[in-house]
Amino acid sequence: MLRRLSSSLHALRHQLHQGKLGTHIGLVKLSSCDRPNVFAETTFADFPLDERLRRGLEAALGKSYVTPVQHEVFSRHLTDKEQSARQADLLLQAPTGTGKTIAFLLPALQRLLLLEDARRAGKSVPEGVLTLVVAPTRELVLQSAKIASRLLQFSGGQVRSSFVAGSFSLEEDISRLREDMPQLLFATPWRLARHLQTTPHFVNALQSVDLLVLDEADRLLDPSFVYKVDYLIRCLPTPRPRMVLCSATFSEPLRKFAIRSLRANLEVIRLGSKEPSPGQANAEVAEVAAPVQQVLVRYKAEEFLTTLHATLEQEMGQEGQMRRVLVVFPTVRWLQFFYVLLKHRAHMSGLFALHRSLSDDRRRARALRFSRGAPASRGALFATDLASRGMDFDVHAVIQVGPPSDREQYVHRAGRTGRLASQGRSVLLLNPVELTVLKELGTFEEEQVQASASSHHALSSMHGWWEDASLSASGHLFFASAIAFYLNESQRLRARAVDVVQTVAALLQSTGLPQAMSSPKRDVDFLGRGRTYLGDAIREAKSRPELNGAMIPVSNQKHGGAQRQPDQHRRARLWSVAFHDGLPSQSLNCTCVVDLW
Ligand SMILES: Nc1ncnc2c1ncn2[C@@H]1O[C@H](COP(=O)(O)OP(=O)(O)OP(=O)(O)O)[C@@H](O)[C@H]1O
Repeated sequence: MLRRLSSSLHALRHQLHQGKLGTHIGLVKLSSCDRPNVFAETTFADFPLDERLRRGLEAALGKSYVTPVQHEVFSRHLTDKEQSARQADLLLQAPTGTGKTIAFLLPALQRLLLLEDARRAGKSVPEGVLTLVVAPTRELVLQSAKIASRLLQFSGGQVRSSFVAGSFSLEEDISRLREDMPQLLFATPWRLARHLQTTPHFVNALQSVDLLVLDEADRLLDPSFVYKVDYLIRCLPTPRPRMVLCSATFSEPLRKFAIRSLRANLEVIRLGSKEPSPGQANAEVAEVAAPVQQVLVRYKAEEFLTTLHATLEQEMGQEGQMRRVLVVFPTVRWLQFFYVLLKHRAHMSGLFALHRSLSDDRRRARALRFSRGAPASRGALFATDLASRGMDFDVHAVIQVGPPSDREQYVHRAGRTGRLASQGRSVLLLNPVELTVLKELGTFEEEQVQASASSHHALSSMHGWWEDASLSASGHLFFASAIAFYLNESQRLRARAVDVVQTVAALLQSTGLPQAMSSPKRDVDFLGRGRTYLGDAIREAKSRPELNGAMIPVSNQKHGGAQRQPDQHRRARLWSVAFHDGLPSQSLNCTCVVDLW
């Protein structure tokens, strides 16, 4: 099955430029990652692994075969066969849940152990952090750091790893680093950049880094992160360290970064991605991992809540069944509103929420509860995209509410289930306004979800939520954030503003809110788009007395200009939506200003 092609720099660069990387020179490609082939034919024992690491692996995974991506990496980087490959940058792509973390970690750990042995034998070895692993979220940083600690548990403390991530204060980071004195550091780009900018001498601790791993590289290199990554690279020693870029999907920004920044002798290992068809020069088709069954459920917006309730019941199974489900929402406000309704009004058991507005302790505890190795339980984690990349959840199904922003996002979300040796279901819920995205996402098995008696009962238990002040406020925020979400996507969805507003009003009606309270009865007036500052939108709204003047600023506290990065300013877009009549309370019977960024 394996097809190895000889590497040639010139041809490879050409392929990178053509966007055809993955089909030609210098890569390893597996034609299939079906269930029977989930492991390669080799075991960890077939590679010259350090005994201390072998024991760590056995304690963590038992005696196991390696996965195909691990086989490819280990046969080049755990043996002495290809010395030159050890110096080359590496681009590593394989489907979600196929063991990429151990694939990039193990050779790095083995090298650190050998270096430490050399130091103990009196040889001169650089001090400080030697390997730096950067990942986009604090959850992922903690997860990878934990795996490294488990693999290193028999190393007698010779190789030490540590982390810096947003969950902790800068002072806590520093005292942890002082205590750990790590050779291996895991970090988010934001926290690392903050230390580099504010912690005296922090940059010195990174002057021995000779391996930089970008985990979830295509996320780290997308426009919202790439300037941080560029800054980090500028703070590392020159010539810059060897780089390993790891991801399940291969995006356009990643391809551009590879062309501009990776070294000439770039090595590429790609498994299980679909070859572009002729005429699709730049098409890199991200593939959902084979064990994931992809299901589409179409629903009417005014039946959203019963559809969600019934889908949850279906995927979580009966009370005694220990099934866990991840539900990904487009916005925090959307998540919060339906989470509270289902948990506190419909008394659905086992629901948890995970999003950026929670305290760090809660974020950690909730991610852990749904992770592999956690005690069996039945429940659902309502999360934003915070949870959609890299997290090694042990969930039976992923329910995606609303359209993913692109195929890559869909693939990563779906990939939280069906990991390695387990089957999983990805259920995409789309209402009519969202259906245009289907052509970008591929083919699905269609299923219909029938609202059960208990879903109707749940709905009736919600009656009157709008009279509860905090739920009413949460409903307003959901409303504003859903409008913002759809308007941001309106070109892609080919949706008119009036369709957007009607859809969101219908989503609200799905909770039992009377139509008279939730539909704008007259025209919806858009004050305009593309404004850079909230102030501009507010000024314009105030200058139009016919709009009654009241507003809902969403995420208002974020608009402290001084705290924002220049590119965030550029990306910030504000829309003002005015309703002349009809929404549930005084404050919505007015103008709502929403932040689209
Ligand atoms: N050789 C192996 N034998 C048994 N289990 C393994 C092996 N390699 C990895 N695993 C387990 O498989 C799961 C998925 O691995 P991992 O999280 O590294 O996937 P990934 O490819 O990085 O996925 P993603 O793209 O979603 O980040 C983990 O629970 C990991 O411990």
